[in-house]
Amino acid sequence: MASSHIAEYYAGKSVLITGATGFMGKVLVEKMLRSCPRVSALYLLVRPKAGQSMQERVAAMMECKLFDRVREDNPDFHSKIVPVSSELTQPGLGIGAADVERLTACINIVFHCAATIRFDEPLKHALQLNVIATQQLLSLAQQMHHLEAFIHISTAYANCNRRHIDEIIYPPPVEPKKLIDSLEWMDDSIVRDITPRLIGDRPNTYTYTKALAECVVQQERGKINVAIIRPSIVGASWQEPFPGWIDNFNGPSGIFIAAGKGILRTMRANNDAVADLIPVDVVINLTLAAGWYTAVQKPKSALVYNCTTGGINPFHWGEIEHHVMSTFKRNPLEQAFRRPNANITSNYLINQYWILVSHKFPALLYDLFLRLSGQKPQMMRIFNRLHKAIGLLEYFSSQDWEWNSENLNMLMSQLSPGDRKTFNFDVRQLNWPEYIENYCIGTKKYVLNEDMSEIPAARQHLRKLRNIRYTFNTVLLVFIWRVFIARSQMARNIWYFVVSLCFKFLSYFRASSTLSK
Ligand SMILES: CCCCCCCCCCCCCCCCCCCC(=O)SCCNC(=O)CCNC(=O)[C@H](O)C(C)(C)COP(=O)(O)OP(=O)(O)OC[C@H]1O[C@@H](n2cnc3c(N)ncnc32)[C@H](O)[C@@H]1OP(=O)(O)O
Ligand SMILES: NC(=O)C1=CN([C@@H]2O[C@H](COP(=O)(O)OP(=O)(O)OC[C@H]3O[C@@H](n4cnc5c(N)ncnc54)[C@H](OP(=O)(O)O)[C@@H]3O)[C@@H](O)[C@H]2O)C=CC1
Repeated sequence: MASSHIAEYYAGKSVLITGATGFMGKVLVEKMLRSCPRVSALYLLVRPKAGQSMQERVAAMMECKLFDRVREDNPDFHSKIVPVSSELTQPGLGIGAADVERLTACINIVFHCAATIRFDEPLKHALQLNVIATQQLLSLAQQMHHLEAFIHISTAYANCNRRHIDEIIYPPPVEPKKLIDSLEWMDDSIVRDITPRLIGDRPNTYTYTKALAECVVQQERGKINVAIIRPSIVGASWQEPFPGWIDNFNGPSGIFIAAGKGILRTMRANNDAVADLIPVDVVINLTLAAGWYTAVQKPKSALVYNCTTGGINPFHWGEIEHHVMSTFKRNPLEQAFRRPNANITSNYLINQYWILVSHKFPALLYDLFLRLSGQKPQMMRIFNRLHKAIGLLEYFSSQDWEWNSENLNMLMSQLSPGDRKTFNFDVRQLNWPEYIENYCIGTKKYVLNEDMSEIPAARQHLRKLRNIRYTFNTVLLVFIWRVFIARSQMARNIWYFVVSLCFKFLSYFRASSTLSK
């Protein structure tokens, strides 16, 4: 491995990570273990969940394919991981006194990734996790004797009510402390009623509370060296630990899968708007580099890094649609509902028309078929959920934003040639068609756990669906002919007129092509 200032910096350090069981947290843990092998220990704040203890959860996480490369390099990598029981919504983050003592004595760097990223989260809960937990973590950080840097993961859409977003912390929509105090005594139904007024021109409680969290970081940092990372729409990995790693349905991934399965046929999005996807490994490389820079250079103010692609290497939703469809036609998903054929449109009425014709009508027919064959209808329910999800995402796929990336460029210029390779966050080199292809294949392999060797069978299934469609269209045509054409003289005349016109055109083209030979 080329010499790395970043890896050298992390050597012997104790690192605290929140949200380590999440999508980005896992990639952060993996990258630290692989590229900073001399790190002393990774303390992961984890809660028990779904009947699993925190130890079981961490053990299961490290079994995941994502860790294959680390496992190869160092089979004993588990020894660096220290799970710490924590429920971030509890007072004191639910960390026991002995653990608090241990953490305050040894932690050198904090990476705060945990958050609720749901767009429909009730405001009280989003505030509790995204804002109050951040406040409490900072207060814990204040007690750490050897803390060198605190890195907070925000989102590029925290200020999505603005068109142009600089790398600064904007004034909050409301003073966070005032909101926390007010919501404390309100019951849930009142909070639900006033939420739209509070979030104002932001689309959801997620972006609203992430904006407040940035402000809390600014207000409560005291003397801590702080940096804020603002990724845009985080997608599958580009290069590391291998291309296409993804493990969830969030953001575009669920949309790609629904389109690949032939369920999603239409969605409102602007073909020409920039699709600001950012690969997860890029975000993590930048995060680690920012941790190093913040600890070593100790910038006076909290530096914000917009981690986006649109201003550097733009790609558009229309292009994404094309490459997603092309990939899934060549590498079909198993048991597709219909052949993949999705289109995006910015026109509300056209979208509604296609929802009716291509979503609701086939769902009704299929549910009818399920009922008649004694099974439980399910397609309409799936479409209702899909419509809810795309309704929440459309805000982001229908507009453009412009992010400044001066701090990101500055940081890149500070890296040694070795670090620029090992912790690469230069998205100018990103080849979008190749990335989208790997992303789609990643959803197939790692989200849906489908085997690539089953692709011939999946293709065969698509051919079967095509034949069903041809048969269905033919039957429909004959039916229409029988019902309407055969019963009305005028319809028959129109029909014969159209057919004879077609014949005339055909004979004209045949004659002109014979003459030209
Ligand atoms: C036309 C084809 C070509 C495509 C081109 C155009 C594509 C346009 C895509 C536009 C995407 C824009 C994305 C913008 C996002 C930017 C926002 C800023 C980025 C961030 O900072 S945070 C990350 C973004 N956060 C999210 O994406 C979370 C959004 N999700 C939610 O809020 C909730 O999941 C949702 C959608 C309200 C659904 O809630 P609910 O009904 O309660 O379902 P669950 O979450 O409990 O999930 C149940 C079950 O379903 C799976 N699931 C979740 N989402 C989807 C989905 N979209 N499609 C399919 N399946 C989905 C989930 O994993 C659960 O499965 P289980 O097996 O665990 O039960
Ligand atoms: N994904 C994206 O597109 C983007 C994400 N971001 C930001 O990146 C960060 C990570 O996002 P991502 O990895 O995608 O999110 P995930 O939803 O995958 O992970 C969230 C993490 O937070 C943890 N967490 C949630 N609630 C609690 C709780 N009450 N107590 C303890 N831990 C909790 C989860 O733990 P558990 O496993 O126990 O639920 C999980 O580890 C977030 O701050 C998000 O705002 C920013 C831009 C885009």
